[in-house]
Amino acid sequence: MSDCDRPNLPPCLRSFALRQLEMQHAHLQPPLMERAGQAAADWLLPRLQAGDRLLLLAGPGNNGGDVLVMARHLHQRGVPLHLVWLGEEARLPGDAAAALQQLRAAGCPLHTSLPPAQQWDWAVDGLFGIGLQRPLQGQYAEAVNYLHLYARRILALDIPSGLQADTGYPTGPAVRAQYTLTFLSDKPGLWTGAGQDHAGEVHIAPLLDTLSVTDGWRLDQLPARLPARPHDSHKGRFGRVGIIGGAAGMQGAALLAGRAALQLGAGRVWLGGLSPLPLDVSHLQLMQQPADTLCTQALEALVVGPGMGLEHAALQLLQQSLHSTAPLLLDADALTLLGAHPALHTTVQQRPAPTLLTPHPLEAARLLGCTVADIQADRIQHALQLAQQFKAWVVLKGAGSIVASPDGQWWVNGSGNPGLAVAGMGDVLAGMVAALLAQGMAAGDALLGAIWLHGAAADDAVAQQGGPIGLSCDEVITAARSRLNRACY
Ligand SMILES: NC(=O)C1=CN([C@@H]2O[C@H](COP(=O)(O)OP(=O)(O)OC[C@H]3O[C@@H](n4cnc5c(N)ncnc54)[C@H](OP(=O)(O)O)[C@@H]3O)[C@@H](O)[C@H]2O)[C@@H](O)CC1
Ligand SMILES: [K+]
Repeated sequence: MSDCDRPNLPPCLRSFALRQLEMQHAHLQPPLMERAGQAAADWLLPRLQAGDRLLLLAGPGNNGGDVLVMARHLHQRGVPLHLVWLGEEARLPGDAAAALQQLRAAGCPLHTSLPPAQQWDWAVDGLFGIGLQRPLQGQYAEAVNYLHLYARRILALDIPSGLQADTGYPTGPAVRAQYTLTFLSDKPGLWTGAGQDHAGEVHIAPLLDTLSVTDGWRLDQLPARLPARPHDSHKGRFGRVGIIGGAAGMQGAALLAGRAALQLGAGRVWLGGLSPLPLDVSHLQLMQQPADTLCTQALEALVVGPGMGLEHAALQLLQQSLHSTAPLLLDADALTLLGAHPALHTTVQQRPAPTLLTPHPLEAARLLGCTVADIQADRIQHALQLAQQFKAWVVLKGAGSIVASPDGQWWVNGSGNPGLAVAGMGDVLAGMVAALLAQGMAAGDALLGAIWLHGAAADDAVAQQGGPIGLSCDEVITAARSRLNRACY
């Protein structure tokens, strides 16, 4: 499979692309809003139990229109419900105005203020969707608060109200739903940043048979498989990995990257320490070389950065590594050094072999000369900017990691959990990418594959332990090995 051709991943569209779709299908019959409202009613009906108390909240725009359609369908099927519409008739967009008329014609009761305090088994949040322009205030902020206080389960339509569909960050008060039913396609804001904390379990109602617009994808599986290993194999077939890092006090970072590379299948792994590295007695097959020789040695993957420190020797090694003919992954301190030495940027851009950058938001901010808040305010845009600027494959780490390719494509990762937010997990990821490169995957496939595996492995380990507290690097490595084998065999 080429780096550009990933038909099996769910498409993920930002608002501009959704608006294009909306325009292309403006005259569709039945209209998109009718399909959305019907899909929402179809989703909820089988989940309702006799006697459940159901509240529906509709906002002033088309997200509210979806709820009006949903309410009509539920009412026509005899479901008791309490519908609140917080809009102005004179300002309703066309489709939502039609939905209001049809609702009235169907005789479904409509309220225009929140009910007194009482418990609801289900509440549907249709206040705002992708048309959110500013922080929720007044009656809309009160409605969000009401939902959190009185609804046992919240179903958000399209996107939890108050959350930005493109960035995954709230503009102000924002719904925290248990479920989100999103229309037409997946949306990055449901996965990246704070998105998963607001969206809950995401379900997609495609509404159309095919999507005529593309933007990005959600990573929900390994995008490429490794070929089955022939019986007649030897270690030379599975690649050579070099790892430069491990300055005094941070030797563990290099060792963790090395362990991950070995256990994910690399044939041979050499560590090049900036300080003397201890023997890893549980992984005696980890070899060592002087760090500078790894820069000129023939390798299938060279990782530079884990625990490397910021001393002059580290900078010198970074400079040498940029001339390596191997695919080069720059992580951690190598990224901080790169951010501090713009003179090196051109050398990175001009590398003939692939370069992969794995910054967390602070490292990304250093590379781009901006703040973490700037990066987080638009993670996709900044990942794309880094990829273009350095002509590199980039993963911007953090909840819902964003992968960007040098030719302007992006993916949001759907796997992973807060257990990964501990020291050492980045080193493990770097080693995993190197292992997939060493076994012959193209740069993009190796990066996407490792990002997904790393998260999926953490999800497996957390499911086994019952929660994310104290997740260890070795657990993630072992679970990732198991996932990789199961995906390929
Ligand atoms: N795309 C598609 O193809 C399909 C889209 N569909 C649905 O439509 C949704 C998008 O609809 P939408 O564009 O009408 O936006 P929506 O989110 O309802 O809100 C806009 C309204 O809110 C207002 N407003 C904004 N922020 C505000 C605030 N903080 N506080 C107060 N007011 C605020 C804004 O008014 P204004 O800014 O002009 O004051 C405007 O009146 C989409 O998410 C999906 O559910 C489906 O039917 C299927 C197909
Ligand atoms: K909503």
